[in-house]
Amino acid sequence: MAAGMETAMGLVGSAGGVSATEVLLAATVFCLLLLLTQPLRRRVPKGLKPPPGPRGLPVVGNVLELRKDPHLALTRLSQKYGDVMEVAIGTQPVLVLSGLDTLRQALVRQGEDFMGRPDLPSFRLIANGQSLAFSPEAGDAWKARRKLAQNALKTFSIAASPASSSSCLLEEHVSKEAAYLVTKFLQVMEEEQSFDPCRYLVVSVANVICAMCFGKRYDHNDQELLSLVNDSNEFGEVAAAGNPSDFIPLLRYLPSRTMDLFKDINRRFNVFIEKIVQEHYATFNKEHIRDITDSLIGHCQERKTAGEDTNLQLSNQSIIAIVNDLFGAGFDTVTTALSWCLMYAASYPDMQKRIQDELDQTIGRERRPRLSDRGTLPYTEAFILEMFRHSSFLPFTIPHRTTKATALNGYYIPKDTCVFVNQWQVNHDEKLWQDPFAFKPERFLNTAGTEINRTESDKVLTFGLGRRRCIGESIGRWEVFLFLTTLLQQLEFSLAPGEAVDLTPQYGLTMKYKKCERFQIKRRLPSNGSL
Ligand code: HEM
Repeated sequence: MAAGMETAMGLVGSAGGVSATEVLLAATVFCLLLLLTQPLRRRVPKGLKPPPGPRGLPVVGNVLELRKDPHLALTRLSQKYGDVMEVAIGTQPVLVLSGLDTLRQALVRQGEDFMGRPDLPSFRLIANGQSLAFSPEAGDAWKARRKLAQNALKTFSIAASPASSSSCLLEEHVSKEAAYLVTKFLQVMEEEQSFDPCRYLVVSVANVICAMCFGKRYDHNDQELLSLVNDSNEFGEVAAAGNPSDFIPLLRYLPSRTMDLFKDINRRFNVFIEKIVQEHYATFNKEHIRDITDSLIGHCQERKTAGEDTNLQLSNQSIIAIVNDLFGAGFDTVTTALSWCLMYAASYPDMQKRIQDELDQTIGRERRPRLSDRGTLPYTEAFILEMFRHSSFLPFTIPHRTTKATALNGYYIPKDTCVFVNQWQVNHDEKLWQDPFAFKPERFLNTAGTEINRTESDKVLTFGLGRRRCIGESIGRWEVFLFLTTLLQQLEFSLAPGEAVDLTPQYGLTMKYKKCERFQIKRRLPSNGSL
C-alpha cells in the first residue's frame, strides 16, 4: 500500500516547469485532465440527492488524504460529511458508510442492494478469481456456494460430535492446540529472555482450521506452513480497503514489490491447497468423510450423479475453492484477535488477574476450560468484547458493491458503486460509547458485574452485518474464548521492562501492532487450595 501511495504522490508531484510555455502547457493539460476525469454528472432521481464528500484532485481523487490510516481519515471526514459520503479514489467514486443505524439499514434492511463485491484487480488474483469472499459474483450460484461452505464448516466445527469426548470437534482441536501452546511457551521461555508469542500462536490457530479443512496438523517448524502463514501482512496490505492500484490503472503498470509479493502469496497458497485436494481425491471414500475437503468432494460427486450441473452452474473448481477461503479467512483473523488479547492482558496486569481469578473461582485449575463455560465467565467475555471494539482490527469489512441503483438516507446510489463499511468508526463513535479510546471491559457488564449487557455488546461491529456477515463468526468467537482461557488459566503474561510498547495498529485488511519480542511468560503460582 505504502509503495503504491508513494507512486500516486509522485504522479501529482511530477508536474513542473520553468518557462512560461511549459507552465501554460502544464496548466492546459491539468484543466483537460480535470475535465476528463471528473465523474460524469449523474442523473439523480427527483427527491434524492447525490452523497456529499470532499472534492478530489484530478487523476488521484482523494488518495492523498487517505494515504495514511484510511480508517481514521474516513472517520474524520464522516464527521464533516455524514454517515453516507462519497470519496474518489483515482477517478472512481467510492461510497463510505459509517454510523451503526445507517449500516444496519444498508446491510440488513436493504441487504440485497449492498451485498455485491467490487470487481477489483487484486481480488481477481485470490483463489484464481473463484473466491467466495472476494469474487464479484453474488447471484444464485454464489448463494449456493456460501450455504455449502456454512454447512461443511458447521459439521466439522461446532455441531455436536457424539464420537468425540469433547462437545464438538472445534473444542477438541482448540483444546489440544492450546494445551500444546502452554508447553511450548514455557519451553521457549526457558531458552530465551523474552519473545514474540505470535510466531507460535499463528501455527496453533492454523492447525485448528487445518484439522477441520484437511484433517491434518503441522509441526511448529514446518517451513511450508510457516512461509504461508507468516506472509499474511503482505496479503492484508493489498487486500485492504483503499489499495490505490485497484482504483488507479496507471499504478498497475509500475513496478511494486508489495504487488509482486501478493501475487506470489496467492500462487503459493493455491499450490498448497491444490496438493492437499489432490491427495484427498486419491484417497476419497464416500462412506468415510474425514473433513471439509472430503465433504466438498462428496458434494461434487453427488451433483454429478444427480445431473445437477446445469442447475446452478457450480463448477467443481469453484466448490473446491471454498477450502481456500475457509483456510485463508480462518487463521489470520483468529491469530490477530488472540495476539491483541495477549497484548492487552500483558499491558493491563490488573485485568489479566481479574480474568484469572474468575477462571479459578468458576473452573479451578484441575480441568481445562470448555466451550460450555462461556456463559459463566462474564468478565472474560467483557474483556474479549472490549478487545474487538478497542482494537477494531478489521477496520473495514471487505469492500461491498451495490447490486442495483438504490437510495440510502435520502441519497441516490447508482448500481455497481464500490462501498467501504467503516467498522472502526462505529466502534469509536462518541455517540455510542463513553470514553471510546479507553480500554474498559466493564463497559459491557451490568452494575453488579455478573452479566453481559447485551444492548452494549450488540453495538460492537467486527464480523460485518447482513448477507455478507462472516460465516466463521461463531468459530472465531469460540476459538478466541477457548485459546485465551486455556492460556490464562495456566500462564501469566507480562512485558519485559523497557520502552513503552507501541500499540498503534498498522493499517491493513487485519490490523496488527508492531512486532513485539518483549513478552515474558511464566507458569502461574498455585492459587489457595487449587493445584
Ligand atoms: C475473530 C475472527 C474473525 C473475524 C473478526 C472475522 C471477520 C470477518 C469480516 C469483517 C468479514 C467481511 C464481512 C463483510 O464483507 O461484510 C468476514 C468474511 C468472511 N469470513 Fe470471517 N472473521 C473471523 C473468522 C473467520 C473464520 C474462523 C472463518 C472460517 C473458518 C471465516 C470465514 C469468512 C468468510 C468465508 C467470509 C466471506 C463471507 C462472504 O463474503 O460472504 N471468518 N469475516
